[in-house]
Amino acid sequence: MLVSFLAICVHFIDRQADYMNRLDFIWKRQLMAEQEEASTTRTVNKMLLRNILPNHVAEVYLDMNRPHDELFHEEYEYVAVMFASLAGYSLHDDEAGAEEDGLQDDGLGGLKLLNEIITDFDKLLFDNEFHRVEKIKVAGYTYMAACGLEPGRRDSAASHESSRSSSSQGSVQQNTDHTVVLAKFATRMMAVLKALNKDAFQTFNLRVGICHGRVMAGVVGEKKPLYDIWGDTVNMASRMDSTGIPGKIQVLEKTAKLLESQGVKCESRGMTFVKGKGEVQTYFVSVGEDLHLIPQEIVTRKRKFKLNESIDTDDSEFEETAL
Ligand SMILES: Nc1ncnc2c1ncn2[C@@H]1O[C@H](COP(=O)(O)OP(=O)(O)OP(=O)(O)O)[C@@H](O)[C@H]1O
Repeated sequence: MLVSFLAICVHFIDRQADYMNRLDFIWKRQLMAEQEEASTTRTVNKMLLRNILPNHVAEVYLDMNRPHDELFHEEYEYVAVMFASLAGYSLHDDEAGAEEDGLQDDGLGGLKLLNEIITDFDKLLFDNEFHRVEKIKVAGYTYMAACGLEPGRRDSAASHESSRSSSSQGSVQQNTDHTVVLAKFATRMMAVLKALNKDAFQTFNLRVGICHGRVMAGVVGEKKPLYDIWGDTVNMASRMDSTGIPGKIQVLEKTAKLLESQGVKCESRGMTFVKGKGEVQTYFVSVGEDLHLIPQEIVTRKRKFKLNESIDTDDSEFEETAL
């Protein structure tokens, strides 16, 4: 009797242990699946955030310990800002408007084409040469981008983000060619549009305005947060675009001087009325037929000593570097 009872008890304990082991196994599997799902969600969130926000800003937003009501902002002393508008382009959903645009299609065809153009512009951002260029947004038919929005830059004023990473500030190299990089980016956009025009039998043109200087950057909004930049530099870049000429990159005198000092040729446009400034001298960045920036000519006078030792200064040479 006792033996049977003990046997039943042992069997029961054995079954119980077996049950607990199975349960443990199921729970562990469930936990692993949940952990995997959480990791995938985090990766997707990271990818989405990195698509919406610049990398350094996305990192701040992915920090779980960050207070949710904290305003993210940065101040930069030197950022180059570009507004590039598709001149003569507008989407109409009526036939008359579409014909007016030269788009022998309904609004959808125009939208597809606009998407193609913007996507091709976006692809340029993956080019190593333009890794510092940040697309800010597309507003209507205008592509807005900036160069120089780098955390920890030495010339950046204290900001929420950069103050956190102040320890790394000393090791960050300061770039001074943001305006040149952005002007190059604009010429590549022109080249992309030229190729697209050829394929799609269109005649779109890019009207570009660039300005450089101080900007305030920040993220606004809880839903669909937007990283944007503000300030006089941004307003002026927009006005250089709106008062510009299709196929040209217009800049203020201070930006032309900066570009020239860094080897990029600019030509005077003459006086242009710019809201907030009045009549000001503006310049066009010189772009060649091949849609590359024309280098500033560095005249190296070839001093030719003639027999009578007079100096012939007429024979000058131009040094050119590819831009
Ligand atoms: N962050 C930004 N994103 C997009 N556009 C901007 C931004 N900041 C300024 N702008 C543009 O810069 C231009 C000049 O700014 P301003 O604040 O003077 O507005 P405005 O008086 O309406 O100027 P305008 O009459 O030239 O459009 C505006 O067209 C504005 O849309």
